[in-house]
Amino acid sequence: MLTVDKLSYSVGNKTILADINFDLQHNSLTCILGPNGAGKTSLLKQICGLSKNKSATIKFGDEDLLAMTELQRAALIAYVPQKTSSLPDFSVREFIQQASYCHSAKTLPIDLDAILLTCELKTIEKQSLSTLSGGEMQRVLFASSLYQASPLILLDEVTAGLDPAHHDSICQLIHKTKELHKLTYLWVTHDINAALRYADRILILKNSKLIFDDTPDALKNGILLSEIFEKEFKVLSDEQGQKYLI
Ligand SMILES: Nc1ncnc2c1ncn2[C@@H]1O[C@H](COP(=O)(O)OP(=O)(O)OP(=O)(O)O)[C@@H](O)[C@H]1O
Repeated sequence: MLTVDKLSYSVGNKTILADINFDLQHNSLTCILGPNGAGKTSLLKQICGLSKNKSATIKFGDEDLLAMTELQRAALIAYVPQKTSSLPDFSVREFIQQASYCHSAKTLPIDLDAILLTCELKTIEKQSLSTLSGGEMQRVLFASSLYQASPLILLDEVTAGLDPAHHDSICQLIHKTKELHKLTYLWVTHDINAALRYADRILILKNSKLIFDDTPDALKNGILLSEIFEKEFKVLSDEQGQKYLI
């Protein structure tokens, strides 16, 4: 579905991404892990065209993503950023509603009330964005990405700062919506256990390079992760045999 070919990106003489190559299968959940400053956010921004790069080839199917207009790209890719700059002071409902701008009203496949309910935002739908807590804002941004109804969703640390219950509910929502709406997710996270549990595939960036591209199973003994993150991981199992790294 998405092909990233020979993607390199530098600012001045600083290399931020070096010769990145991978593709994403339709209806898959791929997590991107890696130390701080590895280039994860920069990679998502490159894919959704937020920072320009004439040398890379990024294709959606057979189409060149970087040659598309923003509106055309938005119909294909939704992006939930790690940081939001100041947003206009809409209510939660008004803000999410605007995510559908890239579709004509007739083709809108998802009901807004259903999304508000699923993302536990119904009770605060009239509240203005400026009054939301950090975790509520995260859920609003995630809900917007669902309402945008684009087949590929890029998530940048969408569960960071959520309490344990909302963290689990967003992880499960990602998993559930992937199945239900046949979505494809590319999810940058520092939550290694969520990646091991939910991802079909894991990419690891370190020092601007893609150094790992495989299934979560290859990481579950913690050995490779210990090397990559320069920290010792211990492996625990719960009663169902689900493995966790601490
Ligand atoms: N426009 C820019 N100018 C200069 N340096 C930049 C620019 N954009 C990103 N960088 C640098 O590129 C590196 C990668 O940044 P990026 O935000 O992609 O990292 P990351 O892997 O997402 O990190 P984190 O896990 O901390 O969020 C960092 O060292 C950052 O300072």
